Amino acid sequence: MGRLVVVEGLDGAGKRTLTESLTAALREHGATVTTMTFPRYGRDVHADLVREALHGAHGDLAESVYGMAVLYALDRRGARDDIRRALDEHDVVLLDRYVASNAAYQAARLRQGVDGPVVRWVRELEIDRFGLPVPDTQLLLRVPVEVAAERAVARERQDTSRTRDAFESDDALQARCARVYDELAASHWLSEWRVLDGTRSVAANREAMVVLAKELYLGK
Ligand SMILES: Nc1ncnc2c1ncn2[C@@H]1O[C@H](COP(=O)(O)OP(=O)(O)OP(=O)(O)O)[C@@H](O)[C@H]1O
Ligand SMILES: Cc1cn([C@H]2C[C@H](O)[C@@H](COP(=O)(O)O)O2)c(=O)[nH]c1=O
Repeated sequence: MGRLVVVEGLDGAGKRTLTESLTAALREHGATVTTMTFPRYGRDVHADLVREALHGAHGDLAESVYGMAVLYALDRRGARDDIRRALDEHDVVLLDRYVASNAAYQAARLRQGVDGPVVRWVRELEIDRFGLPVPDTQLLLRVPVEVAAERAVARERQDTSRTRDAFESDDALQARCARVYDELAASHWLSEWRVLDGTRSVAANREAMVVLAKELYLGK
C-alpha cells in the first residue's frame, strides 16, 4: 500500500512546481510515484463547471459556498477508485490539492475557522460519506499572501490561457485562507501536516525535496 501525500497552499504558492520537484526526488530514491491535480479540469464535468463558474458563467453558482464545495467534492468522488488503485500500484501517490483545499477555501469564504461548521461538513461529506482515502501526510507550502499573489500574476503573464479566477484575484479571501491553512496544519486536520517554507528559490526547494523525499519514502 502506497503513501498518500498531498500538497496544499494558496493560489500561486508554487504547489505544481514543488510537486514536480518532490516527484523527481522520490524517483531518485527509487520510489514509484504517480501524481494527480485537483480540480481535474478537462477530465471531470464537475471540475469544468467549477472553472466556468469562477470565470463568471452559470449565473450565481460561484456565490454559493456549499454549491461550489459539492462540485469540488464530486470531482474527487469520481477519482476515488483511481486513487485507491494508484495506492495499490505505487509507493507514493502525490496530490496537488485535495480535501483540505475545500476546507480552507470554504471556511475562508464564510469567515469561519478550523473548528467551524463548514470544515466539519467537508470532512463528513468527503471522507465519511464519499469514502475518499485519508492522506498520510499533508504538506502546507507556506508563503506570504503577497508572494503568492505576485507569483500568480507572473504566471498569468507567462501563460495567457491561465487567467486568474474569482478566488485568485480576491486578496482578502487569500489572506483569510492563509490563516485557515495555518490552523489546519497546526491541528493536524485529518492527518499529519508538515509546513514547508515556500519563499525559498525553486533550486533551494528542489534540494529540500531530496531530504523530504527520503523521510517520506524511506522513513529516515
Ligand atoms: N520557489 C519559487 N520561487 C519563485 N517562483 C516560483 C517558485 N515556485 C513557483 N514559482 C513560480 O510561481 C508561479 C506559480 O507557481 P505554480 O504554478 O507552481 O503555483 P501553484 O501553487 O500550483 O498555483 P495554482 O494553485 O494557482 O495552480 C509560476 O510562474 C512558477 O514558475
Ligand atoms: C480543489 C479545490 C480548489 N478550491 C479552490 C482553490 C482555487 O482558488 C480554485 C481552483 O483551484 P486551482 O488550483 O487554482 O486550479 O478552487 C476549492 O475551493 N476547493 C477545492 O476542493
